[in-house]
Amino acid sequence: MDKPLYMSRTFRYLLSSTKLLFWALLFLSLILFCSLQSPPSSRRNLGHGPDWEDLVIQSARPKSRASDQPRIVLVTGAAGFVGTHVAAALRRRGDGLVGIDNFNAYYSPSLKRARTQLLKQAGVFVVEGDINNSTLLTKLFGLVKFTHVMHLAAQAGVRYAMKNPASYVHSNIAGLVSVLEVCKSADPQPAIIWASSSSVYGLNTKIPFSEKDRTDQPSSLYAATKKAGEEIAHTYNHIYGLSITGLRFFTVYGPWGRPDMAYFFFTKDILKGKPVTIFEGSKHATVARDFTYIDDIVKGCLAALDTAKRSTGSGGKKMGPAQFRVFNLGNTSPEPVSKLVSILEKLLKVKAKRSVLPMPANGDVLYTHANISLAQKELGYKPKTDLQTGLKKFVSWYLDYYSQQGKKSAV
Ligand SMILES: O=C(O)[C@H]1O[C@H](OP(=O)(O)OP(=O)(O)OC[C@H]2O[C@@H](n3ccc(=O)[nH]c3=O)[C@H](O)[C@@H]2O)[C@H](O)[C@@H](O)[C@@H]1O
Repeated sequence: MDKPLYMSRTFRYLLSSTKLLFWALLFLSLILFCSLQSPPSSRRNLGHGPDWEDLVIQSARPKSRASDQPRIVLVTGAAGFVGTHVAAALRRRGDGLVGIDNFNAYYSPSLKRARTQLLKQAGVFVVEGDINNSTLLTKLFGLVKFTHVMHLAAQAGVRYAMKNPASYVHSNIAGLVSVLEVCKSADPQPAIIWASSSSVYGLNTKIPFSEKDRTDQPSSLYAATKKAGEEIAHTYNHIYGLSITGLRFFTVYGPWGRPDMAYFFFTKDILKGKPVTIFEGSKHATVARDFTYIDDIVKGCLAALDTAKRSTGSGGKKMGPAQFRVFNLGNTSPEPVSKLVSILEKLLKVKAKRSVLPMPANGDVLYTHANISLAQKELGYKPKTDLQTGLKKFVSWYLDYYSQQGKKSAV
């Protein structure tokens, strides 16, 4: 009787150690799995060493500004289209700045890397990380006393919101709150300038769109998240004394632009001989946009930054009322999408294969047109570039950029 008892003890012992080993392995593989699932950017950005800190501090150092109040700006979405242009312009005039971008794959990350390369050459460091990573943001604010935040990181695009609604909530709502939370607690608090959108005017038919018009009829989730952002910004201004300026951009285009936008992929498709779809409204109504050239937008962004008053709070406490502004940054000259295609045909010297279709229920609106008198008055904003001139610059950049890419991939 002893033997079986002995055997069963050994067996139980073996069983329990096997179980232990099994659970330990399971636990370890879970840890490994979780760490592989977290985005590479946040992994790399935890535990930044002294070299990384030096790069941040160096980039934040103002260069040549003859001012006793130098501007030190955190630019979110710095590898994005507007972000890169704004960051480059800030650096050109000598401001100190640090960029942050998560390099997500909404569109070609290699285009984002190429933009960042330009910034690197200009001495701007772009941190790879997500604005939702509050540890990283707190670390940056610990290293640098930012006077301003130019918050341009966002999930853009109207139609993609039907495919990936969560990404809009993640970037445009949670991400915005994450940025505002860090700003509110910073001491001193920076002034914030951020990208809203013309899409907040939604289904309005009164044109041109004025900042005083209603913005409670968004036609896409994208627009709804931007509108929510405006309300969230108001709360942080009201409770914490953050100085906040929202800029409603109107269909921004130009060199280094976004491949998800119509002018960009129309160019690609025309060159490839593929058909382009031009939407029209009911009863053949023309679809038009107040296309705004990137250089004009950059001037508007810098003017908004230069006229921003200081936040009034300190370390999370409001000391008095703070500035709260919203401006339209458009071109005030809407053009039909069909005209956009005609201009591209001439510039590319290729006839487009047009297919005109009723606009699907995809969140797009029929028409946008900015009233810019407020921005004109308060920011001195004066757009100068018409669609023909702006597209010419875009096409020249496009042909150059993709011929270089072609040469590289042929090597
Ligand atoms: O101004 C804005 O608020 C918005 O401008 C653009 O949105 P959108 O004006 O829709 O720009 P595109 O996606 O480039 O579309 C331009 C026009 O082309 C039309 N379109 C688009 C795609 C297509 O296949 N055919 C077509 O006719 C659209 O309906 C729209 O009228 C940006 O993508 C948004 O991120 C931005 O916030």
